Amino acid sequence: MAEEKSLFEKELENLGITLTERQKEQFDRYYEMLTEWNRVMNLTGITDYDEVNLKHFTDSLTIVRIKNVNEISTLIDVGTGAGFPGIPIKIVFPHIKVVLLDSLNKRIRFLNAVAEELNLENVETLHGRAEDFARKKEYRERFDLCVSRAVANLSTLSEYCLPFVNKGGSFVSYKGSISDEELHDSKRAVEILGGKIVKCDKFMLGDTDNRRTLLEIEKVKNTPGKYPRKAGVPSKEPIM
Ligand SMILES: C[S@@+](CC[C@H](N)C(=O)[O-])C[C@H]1O[C@@H](n2cnc3c(N)ncnc32)[C@H](O)[C@@H]1O
Repeated sequence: MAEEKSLFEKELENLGITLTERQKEQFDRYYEMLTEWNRVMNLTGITDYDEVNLKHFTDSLTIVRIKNVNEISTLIDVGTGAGFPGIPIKIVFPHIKVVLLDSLNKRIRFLNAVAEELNLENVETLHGRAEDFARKKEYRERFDLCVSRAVANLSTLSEYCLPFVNKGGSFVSYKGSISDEELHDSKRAVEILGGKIVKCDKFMLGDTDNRRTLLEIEKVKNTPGKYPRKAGVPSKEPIM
């Protein structure tokens, strides 16, 4: 008799994703490691199994609603924390070369352990600030896709993220709800940095009243060399 599908598998099915046995094991092991490491460092406030599956794993994968991820070769996750959304995307789309960037070294140590334990190949972790890495030749305008969840307001985030993206690529910001004011305040920054807002997908996650928004900004021009400004400036003085 066929085994009954878990809640997680059903949610992913709604996104058109069917997990292999190996991927199911990888997600379960990732959950266990989050639980173990969370006892000694602050990785996530969400700890319940079904909640992690929905609010971290499924949420990370909602990008398939707006992007054909099969066409992506290189991805950077800016302010990845415990690996969201970068690691779930890597598990389901192993062909992508994924760079995980965070300014907190203990989170980078956790991510290195996860990549090793889950046998994830072509994962690079970077410890430091987006403003510094985006100025380095080997990372600047080198990615098909930049993703970021819960890191900063859209103006600041655009300055962190757009410099990493190839012309023709995209930056996707994962948010709860986004106010008209935040959208309005980011317009000038997005344009100056070479971007254009092309999609704003608002939806509810699962059967909850958990409002989510995916905002896609396409890179239509190269980012001027003076951006990003020095570390700390984009958050203190966002481009308005
Ligand atoms: C609220 S957490 C979100 C983590 C993860 N993206 C998630 O959704 O669970 C924000 C993360 O962004 C990192 N961060 C904030 N500013 C950054 C910057 N300028 N460069 C790199 N990482 C940054 C923090 O260290 C933190 O881990």
